[in-house]
Amino acid sequence: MAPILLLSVLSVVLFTITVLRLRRAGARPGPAHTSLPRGSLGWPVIGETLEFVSAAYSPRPESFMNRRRLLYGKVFKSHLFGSPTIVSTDAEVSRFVLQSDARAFVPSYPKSLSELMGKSSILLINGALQRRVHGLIGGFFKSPHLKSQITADMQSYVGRAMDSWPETSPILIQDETKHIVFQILVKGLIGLEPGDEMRFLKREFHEFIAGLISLPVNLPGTRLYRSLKAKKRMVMLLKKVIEEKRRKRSSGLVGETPKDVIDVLISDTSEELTDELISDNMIDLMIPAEDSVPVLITLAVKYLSSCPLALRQLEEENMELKERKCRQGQDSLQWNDYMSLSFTQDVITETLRLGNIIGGIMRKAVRDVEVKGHLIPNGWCVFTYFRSVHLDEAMYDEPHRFNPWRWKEKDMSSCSFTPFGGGQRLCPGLDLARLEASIFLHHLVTSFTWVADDDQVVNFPTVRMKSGMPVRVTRKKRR
Ligand code: HEM
Repeated sequence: MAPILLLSVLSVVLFTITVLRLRRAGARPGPAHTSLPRGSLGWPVIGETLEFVSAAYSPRPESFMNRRRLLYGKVFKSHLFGSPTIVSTDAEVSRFVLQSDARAFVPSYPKSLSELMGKSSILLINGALQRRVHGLIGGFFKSPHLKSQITADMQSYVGRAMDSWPETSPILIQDETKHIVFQILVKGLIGLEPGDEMRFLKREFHEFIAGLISLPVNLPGTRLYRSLKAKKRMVMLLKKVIEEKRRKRSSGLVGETPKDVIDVLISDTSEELTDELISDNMIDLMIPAEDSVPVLITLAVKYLSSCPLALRQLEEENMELKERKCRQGQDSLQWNDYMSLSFTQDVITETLRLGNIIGGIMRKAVRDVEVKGHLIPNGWCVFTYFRSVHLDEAMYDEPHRFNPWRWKEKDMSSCSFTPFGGGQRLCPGLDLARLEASIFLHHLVTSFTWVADDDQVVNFPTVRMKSGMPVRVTRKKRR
């Protein structure tokens, strides 16, 4: 009886708080000529979360947005995941939000995710420190030195993996790419080679990310608790690596050129980047990178498998490069060889558009903000939903068709194409993602033909292939 009574009281309190918060926000007068966008806040407390999630699990997650776009326009209000939210499916409004700094919007993540990342995570910090860390990491990821290292490593890991592929049973592209990309990532961030420590990190990282979307309850035995423990074990290893690197630096045993992100961060002369902050961030940096690149490659293989014309053109372009390099007596390719393959880049661009690996980004307003006549009230979330823009037929002809040729004419830098976000937090790993995908596709199409088994894209909570994208490969005869 007592628990039921307690639950009823709790529901009434929650209901009252929500109604009061919404009334307050809805009634607040905005700057002149602006008003709260139209839309519905749905049910008390849960708002429209259930409708959103049920659409997100379907093959057309954007149907939730499309229905509301027809009723209210491209920007509308809703109530999602416990917060009143302005949803933007308008490319210009989304660009404005992403380009605003922390005086207007700050990142907003589910509570479990914020707890796991910690206060000093690059994904959560704001202002000068975020710009500093972002600049250091972004600069390093763009450096020709790192791109050469990644190209050499990726060629060697891809070659080794592909050499062991059997022709008699299916290969799961999603698993294969996850394994390869994790090794590249850990080497680029921390400088570790495959071995015991890499295996340890892989195991612990999987334990860690299992709690990213979980109940925000940190008690012994809960999912969040186990994930935080895994993070602690990883931090211990990372601190050891950092100490060792600092020791080598102070005794002059290493050169000036940074080999990994830890090298870059420990050579920063400000006092702000403590060992604690660096080790925490190494793990947090893996979150946006670990899954997204394998999914990008896997989706490209899926789309190519059902578009023979695109596959043939990709194959011709890559074979031509391979043979040209061979004639010049160069066995291995350089990073700029891969990036110069224009059709291959168009295939990757089109995969990013159609696949929507990151469908949208949440921010929270820290003051009333006015944009294009809409008011985003202080304390509300704003969800910039890229997927609706990427699949908008006003922007892209036949938006659900995989058509890499559309990028011959189209401008990729417009605000209607934002797979890597934009503004202050534009993904610093975007070149690396493209480079890794290009290398994998090059080796796949020049070494194999394949037949894909049936599989389905799952869009929620993250984009992936239901069965891991099984393909049956046949080795090409050397010409
Ligand atoms: C297909 C692959 C990828 C996609 C689609 C992707 C997408 C994104 C997006 C949309 C954001 C913006 C988040 C926001 O504004 O809050 C972002 C941020 C970020 N990405 Fe990526 N990413 C990819 C690969 C990578 C890789 C390979 C790395 C690193 C090696 C990386 C590291 C980061 C980091 C550190 C941030 C946060 C930047 C900040 O908040 O200052 N990403 N990514």
